[in-house]
Amino acid sequence: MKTTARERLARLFAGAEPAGSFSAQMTAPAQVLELEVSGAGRVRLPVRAPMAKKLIAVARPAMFGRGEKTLTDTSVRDTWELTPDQFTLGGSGWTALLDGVLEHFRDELGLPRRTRLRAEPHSMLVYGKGQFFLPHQDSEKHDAMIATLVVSLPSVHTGGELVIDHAGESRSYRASREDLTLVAFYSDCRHEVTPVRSGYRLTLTFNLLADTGTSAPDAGPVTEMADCLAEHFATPATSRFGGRDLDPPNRLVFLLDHEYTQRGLGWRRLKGVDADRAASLRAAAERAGCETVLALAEVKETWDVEPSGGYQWNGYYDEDDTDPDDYQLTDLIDDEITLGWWTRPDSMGGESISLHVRDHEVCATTPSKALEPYESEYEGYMGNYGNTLDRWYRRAAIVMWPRERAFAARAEAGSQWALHELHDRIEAGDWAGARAAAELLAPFWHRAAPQAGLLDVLGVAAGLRAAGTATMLLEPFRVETLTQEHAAGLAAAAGRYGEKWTQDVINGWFGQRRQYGTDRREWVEGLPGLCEALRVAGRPEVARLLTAGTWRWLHDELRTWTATARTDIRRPQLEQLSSPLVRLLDAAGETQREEISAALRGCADTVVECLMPALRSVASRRTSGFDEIARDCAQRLAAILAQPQREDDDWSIAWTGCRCELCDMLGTFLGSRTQRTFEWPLAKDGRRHVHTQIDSADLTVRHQTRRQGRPYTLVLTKTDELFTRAATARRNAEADLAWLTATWDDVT
Ligand SMILES: O=C(O)CCC(=O)C(=O)O
Ligand SMILES: [Fe+2]
Repeated sequence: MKTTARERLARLFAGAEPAGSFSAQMTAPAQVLELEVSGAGRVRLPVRAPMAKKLIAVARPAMFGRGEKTLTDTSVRDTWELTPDQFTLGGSGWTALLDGVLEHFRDELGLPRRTRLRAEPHSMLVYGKGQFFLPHQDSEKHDAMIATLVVSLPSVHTGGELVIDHAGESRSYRASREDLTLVAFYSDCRHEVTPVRSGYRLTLTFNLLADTGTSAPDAGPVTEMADCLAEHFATPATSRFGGRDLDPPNRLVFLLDHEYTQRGLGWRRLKGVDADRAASLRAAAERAGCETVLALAEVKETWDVEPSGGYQWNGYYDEDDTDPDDYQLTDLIDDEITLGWWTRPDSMGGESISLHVRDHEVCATTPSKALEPYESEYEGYMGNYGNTLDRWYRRAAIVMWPRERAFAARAEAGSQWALHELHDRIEAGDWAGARAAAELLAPFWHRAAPQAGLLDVLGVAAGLRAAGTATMLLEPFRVETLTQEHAAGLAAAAGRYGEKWTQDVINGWFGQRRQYGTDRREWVEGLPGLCEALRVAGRPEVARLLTAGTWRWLHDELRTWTATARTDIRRPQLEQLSSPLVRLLDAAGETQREEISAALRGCADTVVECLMPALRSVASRRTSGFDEIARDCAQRLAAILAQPQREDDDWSIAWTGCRCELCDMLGTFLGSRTQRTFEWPLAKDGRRHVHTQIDSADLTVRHQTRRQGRPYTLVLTKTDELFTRAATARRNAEADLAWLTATWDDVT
């Protein structure tokens, strides 16, 4: 197979550059440092035990950050800490030494020569016997922070090694007894301090900040890279599994080697090899007419694996025993790359996006498998594949696209920026241009839109003056996204395109339903505010469309749940619909309220289980729209209570099933006033049907199978619950009616 342009591009970097290191060490004579600690005085080097104890006396237990929080937890970090305000670093030699040290580390870490490093004191640490710091990554406390510098003071101790990991490589540093030992490492490296076994270990830690300055790449390879880019964007892609050619790719995603936080991702803060590669790629992109941004990617790889010791087939693998490290990766089965964030083209900050990147758009000099995954999961035997291992990585990337395809490339990721561009064109009166650009979104908009946010989309849709394109832009949303802040935009769009258009869009939004109703119920809570805002914006008809759509949904729900026989399922569902009903009536206009009341009168009696909680919640404010509902409830309850009470010897249960022979038989038994048990020899299928019927109707009948003879016998027994249920229902109805009569005037 011919090597693709992106493969050639990735190889151009391999081995071609001065490989910077992720950590580096140097020593310096101790005399240059004059260290003064308030409360402990001048610290003489090497540090001896009495001084270490004095320092501990003025220190506090060290904290460590986890996410947003700062915690003390001696199971993670056990050391004494002094803050920078407690010590001063001086001496004529120190400043000069530090300058040299920083240049040395800049070169060793492979940063461009133009970068200027600065060291900001972070803390002084004292580790006594048994103290340590578990593996962790330093948080980048400062926007320009790129690395950490640890200066170990000379002292006699054993243990307390500084161990630094990066991309599967681990380095261990020990402090000298006489000299200062300086170690610098990139912020994305995990590192730890192993427990001190004897003596004291003392360090000064510094944040290393990179001051700006861009590096100029060598001219040579840039031309070649630019050629690769031009070819990549002009050549139809082929998918990994062969098959027909696809369109030329819309982007190229070049994966970087170091890790970056969202805050730390910037052209001027790239680390080691990344900095050089980025400089070259940007120059090449410029030449090839491409735009470049930095992005954060989530990579998931699925590998076919073999146990490290070769196969020892014992019929199965015990999954609990498997350690992902005990496997050798053989074949890459699948990889998925998703971009979640990227910088803006003007480098002013960035934005959240969501973009699935296809494999023919990805290029990397260092494959992910050479890096440390942040999570691994052994999947065990997977059908066609052998045993598989999933691995997840977080990587940064440079993303490039031809300048003329920038709009679509950004919009596909759900970029706000793309919408702003449309917005700007509309503002400038370039409707034709805006429309043509918006049409480019059609193929992927249903995927990208939710990321873009309804607010901006509404603005653009209203401004386009093209009803069809506006519909396409708004279609992917769901009504649950709509809040009061959208009222003005929606009103504007409705004003521009008319009621029929608005009705189609809104009905579409109601149709886009999730499986469960919870988010719609929550959404209805905000409906009165939204409708009010629409009326204020001069669009009462849009408010009406929303309340009408809500009622269609609610009425459907009521029909479903009121017809559910099982009380334990029906009652909570109907109760949960009471609040949406109240809010809907609050939001609706007079006529609509009357229509809703009328429709409620047509619901089955169980609707009372929704209406009563609704009435209770509005009792204190006595909203006029509810009188009619209160009257209806009172009538239903009175009718229920007017029915004669079940007599003590009346065991009849009114029921009709599916009208099959078995159901008829069951119905006859149930309907009998006197017959309490029924022994029914019945084969398996028949028994199952009867079990199901009894359970789904929640009948007060015990049903057991006596496993004797052929066929077995189904034993049905009516239970006392028949009477307790009737009594409870009556008591509830009485209580509800009493409350209604006391609270609402003229309900009866
Ligand atoms: O004491 C050291 O060597 C390192 C301390 C450290 O990792 C930290 O403070 O984050
Ligand atoms: Fe650290």
